[in-house]
Amino acid sequence: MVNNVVEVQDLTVVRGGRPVLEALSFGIDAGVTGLLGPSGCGKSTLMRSIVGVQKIRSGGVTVLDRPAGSRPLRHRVGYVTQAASVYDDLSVTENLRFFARVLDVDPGAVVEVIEAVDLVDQSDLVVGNLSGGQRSRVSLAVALLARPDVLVLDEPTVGLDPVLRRDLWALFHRLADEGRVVLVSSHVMDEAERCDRLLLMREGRIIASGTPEEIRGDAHDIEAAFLRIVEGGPR
Ligand SMILES: Nc1ncnc2c1ncn2[C@@H]1O[C@H](COP(=O)(O)OP(=O)(O)OP(=O)(O)O)[C@@H](O)[C@H]1O
Repeated sequence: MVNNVVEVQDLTVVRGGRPVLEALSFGIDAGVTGLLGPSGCGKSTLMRSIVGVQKIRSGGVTVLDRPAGSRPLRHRVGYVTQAASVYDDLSVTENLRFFARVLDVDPGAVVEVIEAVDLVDQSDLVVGNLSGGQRSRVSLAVALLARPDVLVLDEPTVGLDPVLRRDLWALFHRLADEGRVVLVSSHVMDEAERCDRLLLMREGRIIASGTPEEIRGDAHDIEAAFLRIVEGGPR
C-alpha cells in the first residue's frame, strides 16, 4: 500500500484578493477519500491545487513525491471537473478515441475504460442522449485513459438520483481497490459514510480528518459531528 501519495504542506491560496485556502497541511493515502464541505468552502480550489492548475500564494503540494502539476505527473493524475468536458455530438467510443489521440495513449485503453465505467451497452450512443450519471461516467472514463494512479473528482455525484450515486460510489471503490488514490468532493454530508477517509472542510480550512467512524464519534451522523466541531462542542 502506498502512503501519503498526496502531501499538502502549509498551502495558502488567494483568489479575488482574499484567502480561499489558509495554511492547509494534510496527506492523502490510498483508498477513497471524501473532501466534504459546504458550497464555497474551497473544495474545488484545493483540488485544482492538487492537480497543479491553481496559482498558489505559499506552501505547496506534492503528488507521488513530485511538485503538483509537474510534467512527470501528466499521465499519473486524472482530474474530472464539475463541467462535463466531453462532446455531446460524438458517441462514447468516439469521444474516448478522440481523447486517447489527444493524450497520446494506447488506443487499446478505450475498450478497457468503457468497461471500467460500465458503459459497454451505451458505447455507440451519442453522449448528448445519455443520462446525467452516464455522462459523468464518460468524463470519468476520459480521466482513466492514461491509467492514472491518482484520481481527483470534483462533485461527480451532484444532481444524480440515489441509484446512480450508489453505482458511482461502487465504481470509485473498485478503482481504489485496483490501487488508485481516489479523492472525491461533495457538499452532501450523507456521502461521508461511503468514504474510507474524510477531510471535512469549512471556510478554507480542514476542520477534521479521519475515518467516518473517527469523525462521527458518538454524534448521530457526520452532519451532526460537523456542526459540533463548528460550534466547538464536545465530540
Ligand atoms: N476565479 C475566482 N476568482 C475569485 N474568487 C474565486 C474564484 N473561484 C472561486 N472563488 C472563490 O473561492 C472560494 C472557494 O471556491 P471553490 O470553488 O473552491 O469552493 P467549493 O467548495 O468548490 O464550492 P462548490 O461546492 O460550490 O463548488 C469561494 O468563495 C469563491 O467565491
